Amino acid sequence: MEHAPKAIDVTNDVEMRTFNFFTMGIDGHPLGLHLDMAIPTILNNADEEQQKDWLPKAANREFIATYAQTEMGHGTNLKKLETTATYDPKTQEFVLNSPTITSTKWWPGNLGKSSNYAVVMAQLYTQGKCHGAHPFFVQLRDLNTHKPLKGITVGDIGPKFGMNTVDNGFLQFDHVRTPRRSMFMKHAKVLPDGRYVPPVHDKLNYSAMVFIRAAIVSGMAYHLLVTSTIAVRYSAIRRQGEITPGAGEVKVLDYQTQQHRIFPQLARGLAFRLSGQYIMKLYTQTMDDIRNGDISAVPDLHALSCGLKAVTTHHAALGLEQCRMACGGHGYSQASGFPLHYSVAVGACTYEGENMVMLLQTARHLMKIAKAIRAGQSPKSNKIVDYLFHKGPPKCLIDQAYDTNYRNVLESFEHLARRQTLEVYDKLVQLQQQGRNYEQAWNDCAVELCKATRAHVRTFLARTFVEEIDKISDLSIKSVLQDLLQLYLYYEVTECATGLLEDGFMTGQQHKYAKKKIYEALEKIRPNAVSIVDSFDFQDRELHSVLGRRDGNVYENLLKWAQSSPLNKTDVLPFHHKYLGKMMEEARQRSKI
Ligand SMILES: CC/C=C\C/C=C\C/C=C\C/C=C\C/C=C\C/C=C\CC/C=C/C(=O)SCCNC(=O)CCNC(=O)[C@H](O)C(C)(C)COP(=O)(O)OP(=O)(O)OC[C@H]1O[C@@H](n2cnc3c(N)ncnc32)[C@H](O)[C@@H]1OP(=O)(O)O
Ligand SMILES: Cc1cc2nc3c(=O)[nH]c(=O)nc-3n(C[C@H](O)[C@H](O)[C@H](O)COP(=O)(O)OP(=O)(O)OC[C@H]3O[C@@H](n4cnc5c(N)ncnc54)[C@H](O)[C@@H]3O)c2cc1C
Repeated sequence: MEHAPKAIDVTNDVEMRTFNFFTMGIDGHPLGLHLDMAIPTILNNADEEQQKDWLPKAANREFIATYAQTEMGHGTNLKKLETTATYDPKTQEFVLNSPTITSTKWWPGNLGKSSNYAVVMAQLYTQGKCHGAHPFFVQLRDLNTHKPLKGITVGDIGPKFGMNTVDNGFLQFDHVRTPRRSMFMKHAKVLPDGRYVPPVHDKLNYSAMVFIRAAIVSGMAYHLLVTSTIAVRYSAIRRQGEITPGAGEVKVLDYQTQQHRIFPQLARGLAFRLSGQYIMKLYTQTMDDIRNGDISAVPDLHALSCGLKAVTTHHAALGLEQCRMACGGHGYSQASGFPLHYSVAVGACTYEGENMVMLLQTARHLMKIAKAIRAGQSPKSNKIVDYLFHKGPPKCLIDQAYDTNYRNVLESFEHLARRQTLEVYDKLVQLQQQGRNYEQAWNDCAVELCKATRAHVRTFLARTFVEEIDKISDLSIKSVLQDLLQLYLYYEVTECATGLLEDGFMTGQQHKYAKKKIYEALEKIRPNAVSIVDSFDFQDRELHSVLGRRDGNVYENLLKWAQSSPLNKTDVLPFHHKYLGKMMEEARQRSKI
């Protein structure tokens, strides 16, 4: 039996359990968008009167709403959404219309067959002027018959890469009239006579997206911890090959390559969990501030949520695939649960803002800071970005005898983020001095801009991980988590080694030191690995995996799982005699001739 130190209570909190709720689904459920986007939109974009009317009914599930923003022709570029909402002052109504095939709303979760309401993002026209995309709360189907209302065409978009229990749908409006007050009126308003009242910040209507981006960070932690659990447990029972000849087959978890493949995903899962808690607190605080008229934190929240969403989803996608591959052939079976978890998790690289676009949004924020630094301004006591203003050590110090609280490692990440940010800013300026316009220069720097964002987000993730582990008082838990922290930090050093070596900041010797610290951490984690994943206390039901069963009875249950396949209901299937049997009989007859 694997060594079992005290359980680690890392994820036994409410937020993490909400993601279990989603995956219980398993990959989403009819109320996914209702809970995740429609209700947050009502909370943050409906005025008091609208909240009084809509919120109790939404919370009580008297209707199911989705969030219908993306169109067949546009997902990223919201400025070019084509659905229109034109105000008619005579009747004090908006007329919703889908003018082109590409304006068809396409992708919204639960739109196809479940929802009877939708938050609809449409270009708002009043008094002959377009004021950009605004949200409207629109009824789509009759609450009794569930039939689409007049002028509305709605349906499911068909099978997808995954999440096929979610009825992502399409939606077209043919001059559908909706009351003036169906426009969310907390921020922007249209008065009865058609006058438009602008919001204090023109992106406050985007808050539902920000919420999901923030939620995705913990969601990716959840996916990584679930799949690491499956991979660790299976690797602790799977015996294959010998290390010492004649000593008998070993658990594949004893191979260093197996540890190097799985344990960093475990460490990243914890890192993302801790940053996920941070960004969700920042979201909640910022929404409270907005309610009190303070929008100062909006840009920080946008920049950090975009960057974290892009980085954590990308690494989760890669990490889940590593966990799958670490489980050999059985990892490729649906019985493993990996196809299900992977196909749900990778959707988050695309939805809620495609990752490249999100990285570039954060880069916009970094370029503003770079401009301030180059102008000699001092930092504005913002803990997320202040380090960019500071001058760190000229050389990497990660191999110094004592690195209290990994200060030297963090300063290496800060150095890379600072250098990458300032260098790409300088290039942006140089290209414009050479005659390119800003937009062209921006596009010509886009890859380096994305690298600056990744380096900045890595710094944030690492610092948050160090700070949160430092707060733990239970020494037995702390020592186990510090092994994972050590692995995470030095693994990240090797992941960004090119950037650290490129300007001579880090030496090849120090890179070797980082690798040594990784192998050391792998060894320390190995005896606790099963206990660490057991401490997450995932139910077998949510793991959806024969390989990851808590009781470890994989082989008996793998056979049972296979035998339960419909294909095995009878020994001989009808198709045999109809096709293969007939083919072979004819072949035998022919060979007798
Ligand atoms: C269904 C799934 C079920 C189960 C899941 C299973 C398990 C759970 C595990 C993982 C998932 C975890 C949690 C989520 C759970 C489930 C998922 C539920 C639902 C998800 C379904 C998906 C929904 C969607 O995809 S909704 C549509 C999303 N679409 C987008 O994100 C569009 C992206 N594009 C944009 O946001 C914008 O176009 C833009 C790229 C930001 C550009 O903005 P814009 O066009 O206005 O113009 P500019 O670039 O010029 O920006 C101007 C200016 O504004 C600032 N700005 C932009 N946006 C914001 C913002 N949101 N807040 C604040 N400020 C903003 C920008 O910085 C510029 O400022 P400066 O000029 O000063 O730089
Ligand atoms: C599983 C799933 C669920 C979804 N659920 C919903 C939902 O509930 N509601 C909803 O409204 N939408 C939903 N969406 C749609 C999702 O938000 C969009 O797919 C996403 O915003 C990307 O837009 P797009 O698909 O039009 O891709 P595009 O915007 O066309 O992008 C295509 C490619 O071009 C690149 N690109 C685009 N613009 C730029 C740029 N400015 N700079 C650099 N590269 C760029 C992108 O990086 C991307 O790789 C869902 C999508 C998926 C996959």
